[in-house]
Amino acid sequence: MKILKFGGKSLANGKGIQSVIDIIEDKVKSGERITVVISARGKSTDELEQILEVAVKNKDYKEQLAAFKKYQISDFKAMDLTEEFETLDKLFAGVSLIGDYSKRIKDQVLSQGEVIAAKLVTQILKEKGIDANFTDTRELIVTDAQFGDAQPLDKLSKENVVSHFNKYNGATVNIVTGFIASNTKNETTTLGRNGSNYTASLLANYLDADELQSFTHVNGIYTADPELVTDARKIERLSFVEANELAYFGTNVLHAKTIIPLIEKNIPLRILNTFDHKSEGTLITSEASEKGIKSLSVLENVALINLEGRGLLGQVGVDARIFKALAFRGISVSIISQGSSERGIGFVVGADSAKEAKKALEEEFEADFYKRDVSAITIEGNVSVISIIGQDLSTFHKPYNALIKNQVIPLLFNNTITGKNVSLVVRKNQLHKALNVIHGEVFGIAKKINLAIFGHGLVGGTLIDQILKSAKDIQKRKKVDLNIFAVGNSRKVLLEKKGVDQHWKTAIEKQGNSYTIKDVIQFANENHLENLIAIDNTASEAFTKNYITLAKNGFDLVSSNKVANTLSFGFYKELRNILEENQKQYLYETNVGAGLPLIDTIKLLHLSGENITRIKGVFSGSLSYLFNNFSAQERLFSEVLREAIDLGFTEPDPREDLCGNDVGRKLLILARELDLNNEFIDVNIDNLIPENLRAGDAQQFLVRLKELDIVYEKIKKDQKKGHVLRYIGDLHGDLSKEKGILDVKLVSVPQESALGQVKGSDSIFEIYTESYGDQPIVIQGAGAGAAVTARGVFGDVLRLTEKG
Ligand SMILES: NC(=O)C1=CN([C@@H]2O[C@H](COP(=O)(O)OP(=O)(O)OC[C@H]3O[C@@H](n4cnc5c(N)ncnc54)[C@H](OP(=O)(O)O)[C@@H]3O)[C@@H](O)[C@H]2O)C=CC1
Ligand SMILES: N[C@@H](CC=O)C(=O)O
Repeated sequence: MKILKFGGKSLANGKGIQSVIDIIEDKVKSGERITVVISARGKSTDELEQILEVAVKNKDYKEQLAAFKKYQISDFKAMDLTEEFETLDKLFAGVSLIGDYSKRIKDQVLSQGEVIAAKLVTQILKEKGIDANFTDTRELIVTDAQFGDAQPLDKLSKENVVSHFNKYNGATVNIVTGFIASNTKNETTTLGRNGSNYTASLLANYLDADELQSFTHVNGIYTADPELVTDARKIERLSFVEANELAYFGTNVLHAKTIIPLIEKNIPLRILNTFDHKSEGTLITSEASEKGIKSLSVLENVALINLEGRGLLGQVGVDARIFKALAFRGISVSIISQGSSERGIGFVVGADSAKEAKKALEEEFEADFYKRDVSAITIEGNVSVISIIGQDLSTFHKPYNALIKNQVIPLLFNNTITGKNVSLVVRKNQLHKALNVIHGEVFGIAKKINLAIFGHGLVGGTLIDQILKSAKDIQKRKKVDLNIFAVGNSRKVLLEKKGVDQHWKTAIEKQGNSYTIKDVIQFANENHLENLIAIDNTASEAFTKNYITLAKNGFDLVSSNKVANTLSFGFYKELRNILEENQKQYLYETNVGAGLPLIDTIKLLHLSGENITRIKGVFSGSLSYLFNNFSAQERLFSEVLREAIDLGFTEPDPREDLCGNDVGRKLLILARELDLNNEFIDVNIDNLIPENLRAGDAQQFLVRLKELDIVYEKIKKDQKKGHVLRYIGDLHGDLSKEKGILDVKLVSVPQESALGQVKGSDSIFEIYTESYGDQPIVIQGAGAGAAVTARGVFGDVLRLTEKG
């Protein structure tokens, strides 16, 4: 025999009831022996409770009661529920008249929900020719007289159940009311919330069932609530011990007491989905399953009470007084944390008991208040508890660090010593984000990284395409899920919680909205997005003003834009302080040498104490391309320059390259990496744009490119034989001082020299250090181009995902 139990959500509407009937019909046709336990439909129990509350205040409850009746009958007009409706009419009329009701009356009212549902299912099955038998558990399960949370008297109940099932056996399908019972005086009692599961497990126990199948609206037990964590996955098998932990910590598909009658008889419990009943669900047996973290549970509707008392240090019996005072008022405490200094204690109680708990402690510690031994008793109401079931402290640093990185600071945490559970109290408005962060860390399915990309021109656009193309592979190899939730330009932003797809360009045009950075931050907060990275692929100074706000709001930063690192030294330092305060990172490897690993190398050398004495080379990819080709070929300067622009080597405004600012910036960025305090104004720049072409905007300049030809043809000709032109940066001087010497200039070098040998758009950096002497470390390679730069930015993003 199998016991099937259907929850309220399964029975909420006609579609649900039809699924329930289909499941029962299938089982009967396949010859399975089954018993069916039924909950009240949908939110019927809550509704009956609400009507009671209205009636007891002598307010008009009739409209609500009529709606309740209409809901019960609406899909099943032929059903006769006169008896149940009349019972409710009488009970509510009485409560309204007296202005009071007892728990006994309440149980009578609530029991009608299960009676109605079970009668309904019985009737429909009968109409289908199935031998269904309405079974009222008030005639079978006998309890004590604790109305609202009655305890079954096992011996009597078992006798009744066994005798009933002996009478109605074989092909008869007993349709049993869950939740309700009666005491020894035949008065209706209820088994407490989730009581229908309890009824089902009691029947399974009494009847030695082969399995209890609990049908819900989900496919089983998940690693976390799928409504809160989209990556949550189903757990195939659990042991009763693990299931008990889950139940205790609030996983609401189970109730702790349900499990005990099953453990006693070693009866497996399967959690199934009414609406997808072919799925295997989660099987819970006494066998231990694979080790590891099983699930994240959440307790909501809780409050954190904090008692602070410096004067309590070393006093004996303080905790005993606290818990005695609470126990006296029947207040249960779930999570407790007390530092060794005994200066205070924090603990979690049900939200509805918080005020009473505070009052109880204020009374208990009244004298201590006067003596100033106790300074404050406070309630933190908007909190939730997350329990990581199966987590021990050996790896707890991973989810914990991830929370901190995401600006979720738990208010309190504790662990069980024997079991493997860690519970954290977090603010309610951070619950969603915290769950996703922890889930990504501990289950290792894929840590979600949410990217906001600003600037989608040559570099930004290429980056988006590179990410979209590699995302699946990265998810598989690195367990990192890269989600581009924002793409912005100077006018519009496209915000997409689940990430943009390959049609992002059209989407931003059609669905993008004008924005400020606050809108992007707000969107990330409202959607509880974790592991945030903002990527700046603009060349805009205005955009760099957002860096501090972004860092303060939990974003790490990645930038191909060089501007932020070359603004005033004050800003440079301030940004780094803010990043440190907020534990945020800022990576900008592409600022110098595009995709070449230059900044990292210099950082490491400097950090390791290696004295860098000079950095010299061709810093600009576009100007490298320009002078390499112009020097080697008989072509017009303007023609090669146009080519460099078209190949995407230059800055958005190519004058930034030609005027030397771009190389100047790169030089300054390297100088600052060496802790030099130089400002941009300190860079001595040889401007390549003749004075008469400097006024006006980029467009005006581009139409006059030909005017450069005569100037550069002369410079080329005036060189010594066998020499070529190179535009170089040179950081030198005494680099142990506060400032270095930064020169950006056009030089003529022998063709066979290292600089003279540079080809294409290559950059070359010669790094001179004390240990390496005259032989510099040389880094050479493509110094510009959208693809290599985007790849470099991508590399920074991946580096950040590892740092987390
Ligand atoms: N090309 C290369 O080889 C290398 C480039 N870099 C750097 O990469 C960055 C991007 O260069 P590139 O892709 O060529 O430039 P593009 O001109 O192609 O693209 C710039 C993008 O930035 C957007 N933008 C401009 N101002 C803002 C703003 N205030 N807020 C948001 N978005 C803005 C633009 O939008 P809109 O269209 O609305 O103006 C555009 O989408 C530059 O900083 C450059 O120095 C670094 C290393 C190498
Ligand atoms: N315009 C720059 C691009 C890389 O920073 C260059 O040419 O090097």
